[in-house]
Amino acid sequence: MIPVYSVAQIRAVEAQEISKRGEASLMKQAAAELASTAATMLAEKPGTEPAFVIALIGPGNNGGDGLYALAQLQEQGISTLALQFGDQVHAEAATAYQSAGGTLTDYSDGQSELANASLVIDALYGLGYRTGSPLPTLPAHSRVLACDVPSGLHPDTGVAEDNVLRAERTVTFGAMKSGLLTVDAPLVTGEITIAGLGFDFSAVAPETQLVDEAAAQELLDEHRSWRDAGRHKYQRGVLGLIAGSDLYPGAAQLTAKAAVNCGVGLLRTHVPDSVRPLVAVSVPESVPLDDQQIKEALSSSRRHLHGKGAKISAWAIGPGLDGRTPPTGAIAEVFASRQPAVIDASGLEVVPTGPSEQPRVLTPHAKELRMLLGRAGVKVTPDEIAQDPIRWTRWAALAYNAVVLLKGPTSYIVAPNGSSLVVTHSSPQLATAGSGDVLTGILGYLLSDGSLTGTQGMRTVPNRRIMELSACAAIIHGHLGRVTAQDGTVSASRLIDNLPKVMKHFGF
Ligand SMILES: NC(=O)C1=CN([C@@H]2O[C@H](COP(=O)(O)OP(=O)(O)OC[C@H]3O[C@@H](n4cnc5c(N)ncnc54)[C@H](O)[C@@H]3O)[C@@H](O)[C@H]2O)[C@@H](O)CC1
Ligand SMILES: Nc1ncnc2c1ncn2[C@@H]1O[C@H](COP(=O)(O)OP(=O)(O)O)[C@@H](O)[C@H]1O
Repeated sequence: MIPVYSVAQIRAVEAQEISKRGEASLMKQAAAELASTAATMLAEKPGTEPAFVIALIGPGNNGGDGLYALAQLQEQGISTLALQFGDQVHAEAATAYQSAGGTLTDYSDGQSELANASLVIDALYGLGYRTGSPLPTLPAHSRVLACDVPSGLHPDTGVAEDNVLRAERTVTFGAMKSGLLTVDAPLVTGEITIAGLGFDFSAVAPETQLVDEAAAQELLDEHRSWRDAGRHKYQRGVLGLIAGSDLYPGAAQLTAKAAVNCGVGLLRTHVPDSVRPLVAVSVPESVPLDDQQIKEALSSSRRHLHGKGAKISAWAIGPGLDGRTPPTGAIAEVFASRQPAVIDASGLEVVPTGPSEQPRVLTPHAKELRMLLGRAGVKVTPDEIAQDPIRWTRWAALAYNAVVLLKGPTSYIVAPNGSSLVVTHSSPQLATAGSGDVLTGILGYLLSDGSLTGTQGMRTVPNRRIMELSACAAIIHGHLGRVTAQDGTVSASRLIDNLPKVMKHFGF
């Protein structure tokens, strides 16, 4: 996992490092990382013309980094140009660049050269960016490498100006900043490289943690054992799916198919009579589950609290339910149980607020989060959620005593105690109807498999593990979106078809 810090935290550590090592030495180190990424980008797409790198130079240290980086590229024999944007420039860095043979000119004089650049380094504004800074417009198709933070993106909030300089890559210094992950950031940073510069964050608690693909793999492997190969289907895990209605018969089938394609030990489906024949045909692997059987399964799990006798190991509740119908007695009992559950879609309209013993994760998108908060008496506007998603997700986590995964281009996973995880490994093509139902199937499966939850029998799954598995589900889902988008447009059905090979990629 990658720790994420606020600008203030990074500034404080930076001040200590400057007092130890001096500002010039830090800037040159940062610049070396920037120059090396620039060289990599040039090598990735060599043009027919010799490489020509232009840096846009702002008034502060961000501009200084850009000038030192250009100096290093110039010394490597790459042709460069520095365009000064504004009336100030970092004096020492400018001298170093000019001594290396580089030309520093005013933006308005050299602007026309931008059309010839093989790469543009955006060293206008970094941590010191204030909303409303003037920003240049680059020629379409410019390849942009951002120094520390794309200019026009607020490094703390992740809110971007309309004319933000969208980057293909960002090299960020010291540590990952919260503003590089939230709100608009994932749409404008491109691939992020962290140049740690040896900063010591050991005494600083991160604001949140970014879960990347490698971290997800480690989390998935945490409790796996060679003994897993000897399990039968019930030991592997049984997922109970409560879903579907006359109104939405498709969603239940999508979630059921997704869970089956993940490789669930056994899927039991509780759907209305009208949906049952559809599920029987489209998901023949699933076994129906009626109200009486739910009660028996819950009673069996209560009796075998620390044993292996439970018939259902986790629940997925909500896809395609008719939210106008209050939950039946059996479903209310599931909510009151201690069995892990993922609750999505219309399940969010009926999940009770207040204290709960159930280890559960709610998976709203922003509109559903607003509805959840409204049910708990908290009024919030869509804008307020967009500006501070972790804060409002935490309110819901507290109100429902649950882990909450807020879906969107970035997924925020927050526990009632305020700890949070962030996932940005995703794909814009996931914004298609039914893709959330697929996520519910994936997460339901992860919660049902004892070798992933790390529980023996039906011992309660701690919130931390629920959070980690939720992050893993978001990563698997995001990866699935990327893989599926590689060879065509994305639909929920196509996501499901690709699930077996993506699960294999994650060691299943
Ligand atoms: N934090 C770190 O770990 C390190 C930071 N370094 C660099 O230092 C940068 C921060 O440097 P600075 O603090 O000088 O800040 P910046 O260089 O990001 O920008 C601040 C400058 O832009 C001007 N500015 C900002 N908003 C404006 C507006 N709305 N209108 C007009 N002018 C505006 C400010 O007046 C100031 O002169 C980082 O982003 C990074 O590139 C590196 O040199 C070394 C390591
Ligand atoms: N622009 C986007 N970029 C990346 N992922 C997205 C984007 N929009 C939505 N998603 C993801 O797609 C899924 C959509 O879920 P949801 O809104 O519940 O869809 P549905 O209800 O139609 O199944 C979520 O996992 C969400 O994180």
